[in-house]
Amino acid sequence: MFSKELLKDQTILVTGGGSGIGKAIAKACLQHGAQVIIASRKEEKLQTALEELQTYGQCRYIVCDIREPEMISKLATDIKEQEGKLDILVNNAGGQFPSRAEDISNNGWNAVINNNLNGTWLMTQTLAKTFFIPQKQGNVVNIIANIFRGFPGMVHTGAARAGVENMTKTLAVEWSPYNIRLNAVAPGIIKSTGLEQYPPEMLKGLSDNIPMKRLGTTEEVANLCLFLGSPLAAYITGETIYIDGGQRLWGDVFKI
Ligand SMILES: CCCCC/C=C/C(=O)SCCNC(=O)CCNC(=O)[C@H](O)C(C)(C)COP(=O)(O)OP(=O)(O)OC[C@H]1O[C@@H](n2cnc3c(N)ncnc32)[C@H](O)[C@@H]1OP(=O)(O)O
Ligand SMILES: NC(=O)C1=CN([C@@H]2O[C@H](COP(=O)(O)OP(=O)(O)OC[C@H]3O[C@@H](n4cnc5c(N)ncnc54)[C@H](OP(=O)(O)O)[C@@H]3O)[C@@H](O)[C@H]2O)C=CC1
Repeated sequence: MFSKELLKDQTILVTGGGSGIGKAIAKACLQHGAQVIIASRKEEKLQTALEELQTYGQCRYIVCDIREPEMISKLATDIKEQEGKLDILVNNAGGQFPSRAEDISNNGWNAVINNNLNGTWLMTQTLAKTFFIPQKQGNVVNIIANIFRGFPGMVHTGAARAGVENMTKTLAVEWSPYNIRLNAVAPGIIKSTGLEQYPPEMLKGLSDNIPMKRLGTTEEVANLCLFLGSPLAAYITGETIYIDGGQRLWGDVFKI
């Protein structure tokens, strides 16, 4: 539906690009002319994804844990040496576990904050300093979650994602002189590998509580990211776009 050249000559890094939503984003970017780097912790997952993704265009992977500053530094150097530039960063890597708030251990809280807030911050700051600020051009898309009415059943990720949303707004202002745009995408419940982490009883009947009566698809999230990363969204920054079939507005989704 978009021009096949929408992202021609763009270099894009997608964290968590080896599975689910991230893989769909990587595929959509490749199909629209970009060269793509996917990054995450597990090499086997990245290798399997690469075999599929490279049939759509120029793609490679880098093993990187977004919680580890040294690995992020190495990733930035690697991209500088290989691609020489970075145009778009998609901070998609993340995750959490469902738990009643009173049962979350200190380690559990820190693990989720580290993964979703600190990891996203470290990636954004390092890649902006290495590429976007000196280039005076850059684009960041942060995948968060549907936190519109809080995030009952997963308070740790609700807090982390709210932090990322605020960071998105703040940096959109601070870095506007460098021509860097940042936006957030807030998916509702998306039919994706990520849902395998949740017990079946939690997933039962979810669609009934979504106004559009279905889950979203990874391709639908990818299309939104494609739009935000492209010149079609040239005047959009500091925004959060929900893609949730209306779930933020109505219905009890989380059974706690
Ligand atoms: C109704 C459906 C709504 C869907 C909406 C959202 C969907 C999605 O986001 S889908 C994406 C899902 N994908 C993932 O979540 C994958 C990534 N997730 C993770 O990697 C983990 O969740 C993680 C961030 C917590 C992993 O961190 P890590 O540092 O590797 O964790 P550790 O194993 O070292 O554990 C640290 C700490 O956390 C406690 N913990 C981990 N998992 C659970 C769990 N399932 N339940 C309870 N507690 C958990 C763990 O026990 C440790 O704490 P201590 O035991 O106190 O040391
Ligand atoms: N599916 C859904 O309904 C929703 C998903 N989201 C969010 O969208 C994003 C993608 O989710 P989805 O595709 O469904 O789930 P997946 O579990 O398939 O994707 C998560 C990805 O993040 C990577 N990852 C996790 N932690 C790290 C880390 N510390 N460093 C580097 N990579 C990491 C994983 O790869 P590896 O294991 O190799 O590190 C994996 O590829 C996540 O942030 C998720 O929380 C938000 C709302 C709803």
